[in-house]
Amino acid sequence: MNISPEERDAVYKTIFSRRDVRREFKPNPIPHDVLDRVLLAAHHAPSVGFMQPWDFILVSKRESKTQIKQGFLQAHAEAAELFEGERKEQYKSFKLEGIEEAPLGICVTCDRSRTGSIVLGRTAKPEMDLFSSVCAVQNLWLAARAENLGVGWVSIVHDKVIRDTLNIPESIDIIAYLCVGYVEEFHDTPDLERAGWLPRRDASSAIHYESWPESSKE
Ligand SMILES: Cc1cc2c(cc1C)N(C[C@H](O)[C@H](O)[C@H](O)COP(=O)(O)O)c1[nH]c(=O)[nH]c(=O)c1N2
Repeated sequence: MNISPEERDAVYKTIFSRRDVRREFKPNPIPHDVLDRVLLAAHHAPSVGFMQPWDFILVSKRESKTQIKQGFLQAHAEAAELFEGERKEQYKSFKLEGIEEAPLGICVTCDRSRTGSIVLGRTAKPEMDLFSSVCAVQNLWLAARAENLGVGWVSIVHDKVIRDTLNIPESIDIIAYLCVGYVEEFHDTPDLERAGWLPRRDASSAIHYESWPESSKE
């Protein structure tokens, strides 16, 4: 099956216009068929040894969101102390989550023992299963964008808060907590870029030929 030029353009449009969304969530619920498509796309991510280690916990209860938001506030306050001076003030001014505003939270997990202890492709690099669940996150994020749904990844929460709130056993790794919903707008550039936190690197500075560049070895 070949991808037509129009289909190719739609994929690139989706990739380049995907954003991490923390504000401007609309309360409209996500229709079941839309959510099903997004989750099916996530489930079709690549995975080491085809182990498909992910699960998706859908969170719509207000009490759960409130608990996770409390966890964010605590971790956010701790994080602010790690920055200094102007950087600290800038960090504190950012909106870094939409936990309560987004109609849906999705917790993506990784069951590292899903298909037994020896997994094809994980033998030399044990973290490959975690990376597989991250591939599912990326599929979800892009499929959501194609459905005009915003997604915001919130990692400023200790695992224990999410584990306790969603009853996730210790044997399961927590990969991501995502805030999902329709949004007022998708900005052209990342929030952190617009705020002057960091610029986007030139793609050419990340691409090297044949070996690690001499100049940045240290
Ligand atoms: C693993 C991981 C974890 C987080 C993020 C991303 C990823 C990949 N990002 C979003 C991040 O800030 C954002 O992706 C970049 O700033 C680039 O912006 P766009 O995603 O292109 O809009 C993110 N954003 C935020 O507001 N709070 C958060 O806790 C996190 N955590």
